[in-house]
Amino acid sequence: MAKLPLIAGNWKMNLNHLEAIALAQKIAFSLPEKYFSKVEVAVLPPFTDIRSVQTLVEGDKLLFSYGAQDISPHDSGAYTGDVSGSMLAKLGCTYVTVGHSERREHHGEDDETVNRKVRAALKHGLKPILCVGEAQDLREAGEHVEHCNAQLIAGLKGLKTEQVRDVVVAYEPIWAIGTGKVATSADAQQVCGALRSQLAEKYGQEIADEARVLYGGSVKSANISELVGQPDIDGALVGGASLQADEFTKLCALAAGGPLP
Ligand SMILES: O=C(CO)COP(=O)(O)O
Repeated sequence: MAKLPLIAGNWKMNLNHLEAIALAQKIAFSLPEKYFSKVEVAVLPPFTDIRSVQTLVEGDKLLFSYGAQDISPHDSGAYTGDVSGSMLAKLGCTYVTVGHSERREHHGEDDETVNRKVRAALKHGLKPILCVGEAQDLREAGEHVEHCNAQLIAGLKGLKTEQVRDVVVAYEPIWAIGTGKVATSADAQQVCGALRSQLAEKYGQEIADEARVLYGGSVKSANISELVGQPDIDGALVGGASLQADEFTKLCALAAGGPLP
């Protein structure tokens, strides 16, 4: 497929703004410009770091993009602790993760909330990275594909076909997140392929072909090549490995088809 793979580093709740600047600088220093014609790289720092990353990226004309890890479903007002889509857009964010399993689990986000956040992102010109994924018991019961498809459809509910173009889908099996237990490339391909078919069924083949479907869960430089070699895996959402500059740049270079920097 002609579209560029996307490697997005989800920093989760790690790094203060000074550490964020240091990591972003290291990534920029280690990954020469030539790679950016073959891979899109994004970092997703905590809210408190975004302004610092923006200053660095804009000031030094760095070629990676950045975004946030969450967004309020509301536009403005009395929602203590929330951060709105317009605030993120003003900071130059391109992406925002929505429906990550850690938010579903620790903050009780259900499919309806996730859908409202997807819509809030699109309304403000941000590209939502809509995360879906099953827990171990659902996989063992053989219900993983059905579960992920249902989360996808619920997350996209009410969107116009044109809006779906700006959505990135990320398959993140919960049992593979932070566990070192990566899905086999065949397992990841099975679900990513099913998600793409679901998009084709609902929104048409063109949208489905254009959409980026990522895999996330214990992605490292050792497994990225095989994962992005699958027909329906267009990149990765990377947690732990995105916090180590050397490992992350190696991973990005491999997703670009090499050579290593
Ligand atoms: O949750 C993830 C990315 O959003 C995956 O995390 P790990 O890469 O640490 O398993």
